[in-house]
Amino acid sequence: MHDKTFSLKPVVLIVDDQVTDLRVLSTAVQDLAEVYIAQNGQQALEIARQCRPDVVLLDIEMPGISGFEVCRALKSDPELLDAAVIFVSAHTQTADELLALECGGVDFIQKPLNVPVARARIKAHIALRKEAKRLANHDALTGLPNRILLQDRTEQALQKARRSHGRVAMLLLDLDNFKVINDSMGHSVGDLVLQKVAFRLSRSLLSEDTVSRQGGDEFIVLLPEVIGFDAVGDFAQRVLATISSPFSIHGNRYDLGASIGISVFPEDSDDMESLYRHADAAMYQAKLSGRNRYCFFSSHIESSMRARHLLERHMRNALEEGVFEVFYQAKVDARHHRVIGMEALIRWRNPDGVLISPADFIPLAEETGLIIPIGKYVLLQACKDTRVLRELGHDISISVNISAVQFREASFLDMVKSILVESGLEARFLELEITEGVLARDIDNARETLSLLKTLGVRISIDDFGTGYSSLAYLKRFPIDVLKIDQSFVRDMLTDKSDSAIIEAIIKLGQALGLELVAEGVETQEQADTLLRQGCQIMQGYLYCRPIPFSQIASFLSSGLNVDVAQTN
Ligand SMILES: Nc1nc2c(ncn2[C@@H]2O[C@@H]3COP(=O)(O)O[C@H]4[C@@H](O)[C@H](n5cnc6c(=O)[nH]c(N)nc65)O[C@@H]4COP(=O)(O)O[C@H]3[C@H]2O)c(=O)[nH]1
Repeated sequence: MHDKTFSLKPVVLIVDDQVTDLRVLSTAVQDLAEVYIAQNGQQALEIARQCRPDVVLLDIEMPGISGFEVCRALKSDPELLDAAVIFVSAHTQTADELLALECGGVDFIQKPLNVPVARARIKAHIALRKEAKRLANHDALTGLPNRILLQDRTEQALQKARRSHGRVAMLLLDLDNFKVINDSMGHSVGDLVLQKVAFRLSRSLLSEDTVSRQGGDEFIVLLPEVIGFDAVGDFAQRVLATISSPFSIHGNRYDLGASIGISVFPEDSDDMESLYRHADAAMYQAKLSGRNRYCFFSSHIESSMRARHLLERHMRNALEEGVFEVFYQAKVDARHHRVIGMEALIRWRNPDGVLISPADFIPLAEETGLIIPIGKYVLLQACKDTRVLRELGHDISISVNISAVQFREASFLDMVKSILVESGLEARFLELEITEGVLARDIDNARETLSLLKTLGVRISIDDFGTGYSSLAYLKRFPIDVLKIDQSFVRDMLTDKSDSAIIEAIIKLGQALGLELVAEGVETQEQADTLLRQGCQIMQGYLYCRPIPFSQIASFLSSGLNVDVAQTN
């Protein structure tokens, strides 16, 4: 097929049965466009389907089909309707001009022609059409080709490769930590990041390659003339290096990574749709394998996708069958060697009795929305269990993880209220753990929800503090009670100077703002002693207690901190 959709030079089709008129018009526009000629309506429609004109100069009176009918036929063809039709006629009646406009014409030029004026008007229409095409085929934010243009180029590349037994590669690139920047620094910074990424990607390409933005932080690179897989791999590696060198925006440094999935025609895909689908599957595999890497599509990826779907189905069944469990990990006041609360941690026991870690299913639960019913189940169970323990005389509170997806749900607040009523737990004994990302996104709504929770009496803690793009302003602007120092800092605090410095800074910040501090992942007495010396008194970690089921927590609480639960989980 002769496809002119995205040819660089504009295309003008001149339709006239008078040879002299054809000659005058084509001389007038020959330097502005690629010119095609038809001498009657039937011929005009045939040529238009071939050359896909940007502008049609159309006579009205012709043998056979009239110019008006040609115009209507053009406007009813989805491939041709965008062409700007300019009637060129000796007709002088207003009715003719009106009819020309009614059937889709954009202008009316009188014969005999005033050549300079006609040329200027045609030129203006060519420019308008060019701009309309640019807008329709490019992403407004980055100026890169969009999905429509990429699709066209991919189809052309595949046709060429089929003819020449060549190869085409599609690389789907997804930025690894863009969401965190966008959420925490705002969309204007996010937009600048995307523009800079687009610029760097464009710079890495050869002239025949295309990079396109699909929306969000997803880009696609099309390599239409691939020699070998190695070359594609090298290219992907170069792209990763380009993206991972730091970005500077308004004087701040941002570090990004990317995950790239690669599919290749004809080895693993035979059309545009499967190229995209397989590149997407490979990209997902790259994310799972640790991010900031590339992966080729393979049957292994397909099977792991199937496993994902299976996991989702099992998760739904688990929810229906009530096989999720809530475990509890003690929060300890290390100075007084006393348990002051617990964190609820979900557990999923598979039919063989093996516990599946939340890290393996919570992300998928968030993606699929299953986190809403799962989160509700955990909150209700945790509140009920805590009430029972309090009635047994244990003066403890409960912390429950709240996913960003749950927090944003319109019914979240009502859900918390009704669970407090149903469980009979006083609100002041409930603490909700949210991550920094929750606060960064949709600040006004987040602040309102948190304020309403505070009015209820519920406490708010920031989980994994220091691991996101923390804006310290949040701490002042949101009604927060607790900062949880992430376990990644605690793990190496005794050997890694920067981890130790970060902990010190978080503790000072928390103290200055009057926030309670909790250190997570405390595994050794030395870590506990150091944290205590630095000013953090409340701790959670294997040193004191592993997460344990409700059936064990009461005896654990009764016996102080002397029960050995190290083997439980
Ligand atoms: N290495 C080490 N690890 C320790 C130590 N002390 C506690 N941990 C583990 O650290 C995790 C702390 O929870 P998190 O940061 O909120 O991280 C949680 C939380 O983000 C999420 N999660 C767990 N339960 C829920 C839930 O009910 N709802 C939601 N939305 N997320 C949950 O899954 C994550 C992982 O949970 P778990 O596998 O239970 O892992 C828990 C806990 O078992 C220690 O001394 N050393």
